[in-house]
Amino acid sequence: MTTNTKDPVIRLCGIRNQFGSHVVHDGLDLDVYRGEILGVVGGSGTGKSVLLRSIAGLQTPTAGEIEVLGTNVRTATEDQRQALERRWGVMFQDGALFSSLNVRENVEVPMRSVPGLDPELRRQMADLKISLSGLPYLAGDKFPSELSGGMRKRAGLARALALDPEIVFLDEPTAGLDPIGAAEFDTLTRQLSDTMGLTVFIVTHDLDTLHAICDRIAVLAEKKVLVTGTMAEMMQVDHPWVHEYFHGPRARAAMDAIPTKTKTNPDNKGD
Ligand SMILES: Nc1ncnc2c1ncn2[C@@H]1O[C@H](COP(=O)(O)OP(=O)(O)OP(=O)(O)O)[C@@H](O)[C@H]1O
Repeated sequence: MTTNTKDPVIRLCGIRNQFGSHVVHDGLDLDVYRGEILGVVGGSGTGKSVLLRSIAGLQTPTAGEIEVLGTNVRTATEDQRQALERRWGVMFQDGALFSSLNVRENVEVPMRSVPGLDPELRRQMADLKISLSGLPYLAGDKFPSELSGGMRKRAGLARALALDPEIVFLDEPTAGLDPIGAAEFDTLTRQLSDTMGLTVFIVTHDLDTLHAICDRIAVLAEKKVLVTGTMAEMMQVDHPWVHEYFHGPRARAAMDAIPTKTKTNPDNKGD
């Protein structure tokens, strides 16, 4: 691994997450590098969402250190945390939009934390993010209940991009989408990463997404990140769950459908 050429934007060290007597993570370590798309996979209940929530500051681990963009999340002051939170965006599975606000107003919500931002400029910036996310211009006036599931996800993405983040967290972005919609969302994610230099942390079960756009994959098992690497490296891992996941019938179908990643710059990526 050529660590000297990589810039870790997220560093997890010795993370423990525990609910009552239920230990979800224990001694979990992971680095995420600037500009990469990292796919996080693991069996149901292995703590993928808990991990995402821990990094994004939505829950506090029982133990361990989390450093994001050079700031230790545990020891950061409130001001430092707020500044940090403006540098990442989160897209939840169902978009997690406010139902009483239209799409544009939803996208404007994170922008309201920026002091002195002119309301007209805020509106224009929201429209730009809506368009970047592949929604038609008029979608800004629609309410979440008027949108399809795929459009809600794009609206959630637009909101995650509201503050021009350096990192976006996507929780199951293609779940519930038809195969064409899922492939379109994958392509959009890749394009955003390539053009904006975004680091993307994706929790997913979608093998097509892993094949199509992920530079690296992290497998959660046995309460930690069991292994990280490229798809090619995953194929070589000798662990029962990992082998079954990457060699099972669904994996073979995904491999046949998408022989190569749709990325534009394969240099300096992967372990
Ligand atoms: N707030 C909470 N209180 C108690 N237990 C929790 C809480 N949040 C998560 N858990 C438990 O932590 C474990 C991991 O949950 P998590 O949602 O992260 O799994 P996951 O890997 O994302 O699963 P899936 O693939 O099914 O979405 C589960 O057993 C869950 O019940």
